[in-house]
Amino acid sequence: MSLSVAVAGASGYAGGELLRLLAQHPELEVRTVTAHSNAGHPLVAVHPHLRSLASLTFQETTPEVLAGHDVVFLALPHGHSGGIAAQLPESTLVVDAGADHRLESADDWAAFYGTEHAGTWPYGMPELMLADGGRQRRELRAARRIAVPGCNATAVTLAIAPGIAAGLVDPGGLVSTLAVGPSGAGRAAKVSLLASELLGSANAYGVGGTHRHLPEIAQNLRAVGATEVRHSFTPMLVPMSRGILASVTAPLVAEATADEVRSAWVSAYGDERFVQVLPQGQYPRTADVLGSNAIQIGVGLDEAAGRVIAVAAIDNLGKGTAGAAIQSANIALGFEEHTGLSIDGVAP
Ligand SMILES: NC(=O)C1=CN([C@@H]2O[C@H](COP(=O)(O)OP(=O)(O)OC[C@H]3O[C@@H](n4cnc5c(N)ncnc54)[C@H](OP(=O)(O)O)[C@@H]3O)[C@@H](O)[C@H]2O)C=CC1
Ligand SMILES: CC(=O)N[C@@H](CCC(=O)OP(=O)(O)O)C(=O)O
Repeated sequence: MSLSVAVAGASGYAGGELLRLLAQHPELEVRTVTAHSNAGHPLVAVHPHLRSLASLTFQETTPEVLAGHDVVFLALPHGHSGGIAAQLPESTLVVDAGADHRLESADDWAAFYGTEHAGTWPYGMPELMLADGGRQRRELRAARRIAVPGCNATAVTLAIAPGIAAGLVDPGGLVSTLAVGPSGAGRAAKVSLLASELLGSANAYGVGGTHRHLPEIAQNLRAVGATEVRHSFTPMLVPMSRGILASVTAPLVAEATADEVRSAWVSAYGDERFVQVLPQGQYPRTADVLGSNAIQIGVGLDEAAGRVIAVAAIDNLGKGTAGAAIQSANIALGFEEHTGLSIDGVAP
């Protein structure tokens, strides 16, 4: 028998992608969907692409509505998960796509989010290699609370972690530049996200150490073994609906050829189904990972600059949110980790 699932914030982009993936999951059945301004409306009024869930109507987002399910996915604006999660039974698996429970440091939370810290949950990045040789997935087995990583944080962390774990690059000299699609900013109307503003243009945002994924990435890289992380991080909004292309470069601090550098990434991710290290000289395209739970990584060496370059592509709504949420839930529930998830994209 399938486990019963509720999705809160189901009228948003992250919630919608969760629903699309859950509709195909053989062990999980969506019984309840909640929203805010869309409460009372039929699900297909907001998500006309999800006809298999046409019998559902958005309800109010309250602990009472969400209680009584085996699994609750939260896809709410930052700051809204903590209060609701605290009122759900400890036996319920709660998977939070928002940022509320990602950071270990309350000071970092205060500095970048400006509200009270809700606490820290096991971090849902199964493939992250830990400094003691383990993987982050061990923290997820039988967990009943999971914090899903930020999408930019996923792309940057998984792109450069193998080089740090292998001692090949200096995490004190990281430079990341990202091309990101506007769906990462959510569905709520904002002038800067109108098609008339976006099409034919690109702009940087969150520049100069201000982006809230910086402490999350630093926390991840310290878990991998970095002692000092200095990171210049610049995301750029580009006119593609979804997808993130992250270029992460760092100084090479060991004697290594391009082949040896790439070998470190291959051995770090050798058995990981959702992480694909591309052949030497190849770099990923966002189109090839859209709709999938894959991250593709191309690794190279800029000998003249003395820097390693890792370029990663993900679907921000796939491996960047909803796919990652389901992958971690599968681990916590004891299902095959890839249940209901694909590595195939939908290019072109
Ligand atoms: N989009 C992405 O790529 C990623 C998103 N996330 C995270 O997932 C979460 C959801 O993001 P996203 O789907 O993009 O956002 P959206 O703006 O698209 O959706 C937000 C959802 O929350 C509901 N909501 C809004 N205000 C309230 C409120 N006051 N109380 C309860 N519910 C409310 C909305 O309901 P209604 O529409 O009915 O008003 C909607 O269902 C965020 O925390 C985000 O950071 C994480 C990684 C990537
Ligand atoms: C285009 C755009 O604004 N993207 C968002 C992606 C954030 C995200 O998806 O992660 P969170 O869950 O941490 O919000 C950003 O860069 O802030």
